[in-house]
Amino acid sequence: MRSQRKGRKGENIMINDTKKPIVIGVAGGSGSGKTSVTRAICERFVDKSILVMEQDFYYKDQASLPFEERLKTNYDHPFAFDNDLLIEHLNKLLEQKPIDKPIYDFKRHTRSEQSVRVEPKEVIIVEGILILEDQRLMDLMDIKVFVDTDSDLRIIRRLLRDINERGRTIDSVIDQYLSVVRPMHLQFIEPTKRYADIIIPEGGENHVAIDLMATKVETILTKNTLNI
Ligand SMILES: Nc1ncnc2c1ncn2[C@@H]1O[C@H](COP(=O)(O)OP(=O)(O)O)[C@@H](O)[C@H]1O
Ligand SMILES: O=c1ccn([C@@H]2O[C@H](COP(=O)(O)O)[C@@H](O)[C@H]2O)c(=O)[nH]1
Repeated sequence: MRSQRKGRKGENIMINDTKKPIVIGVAGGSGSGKTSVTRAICERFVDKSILVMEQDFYYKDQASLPFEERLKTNYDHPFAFDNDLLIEHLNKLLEQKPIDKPIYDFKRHTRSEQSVRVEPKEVIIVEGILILEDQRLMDLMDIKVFVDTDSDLRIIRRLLRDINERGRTIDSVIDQYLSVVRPMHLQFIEPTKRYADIIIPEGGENHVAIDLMATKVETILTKNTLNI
């Protein structure tokens, strides 16, 4: 059986029974709610064919640097990410091949020694602060989402999360925010909003936006088409 879908450049293409995965990009500033939105969408599709690729897991490996040096890295600059590896892995998944996804340790600021075997799925959500900053990544996406949350809410959320989950102190979160996170957000992340097909205000508690995204994913999974 063959059906029709829009290609990445908007053209109509026919597809076979072998389904080519659909790629959804979820971008936004740190603490905007990207992970929460992605999780809320995935929770509607337990046992369905959907997987998440976190750009965070593709920070460059810093195992060769001492911990004190890793603290000095600018994690909000595009150079911090190993996008080459992320793109290689996405292309493999699009070719229906499995990958060994790296695991990132935010407490140690480097990749863990372990990786996790990930099988290809029908829907791939790529989530991260700078995924719309790299044209090669954007070219792989069928739908681009930007989670747009005011900076006061983002810093409050990040403070709580980084202290509770990422082993940070109040002082370290505030220092990092003022010296790096805020300026990099304004320079590199905020400008990518213009590339989004959909802008979701406030993130994880925006149930209307999550319902709409979930409906879209449902359509993709049942009809294998981007058109509702
Ligand atoms: N709407 C919300 N209201 C309150 N807290 C939220 C909301 N959305 C997310 N959070 C919390 O804020 C923190 C950052 O959210 P997260 O989804 O991890 O953002 P991101 O992935 O964009 O950094 C998490 O601890 C999360 O539980
Ligand atoms: O070793 C690291 C790696 C990253 N960060 C910070 O994490 C955020 C991105 O993660 P979100 O889940 O989108 O908040 C980024 O702003 C980096 O500053 C880090 O502190 N240490």
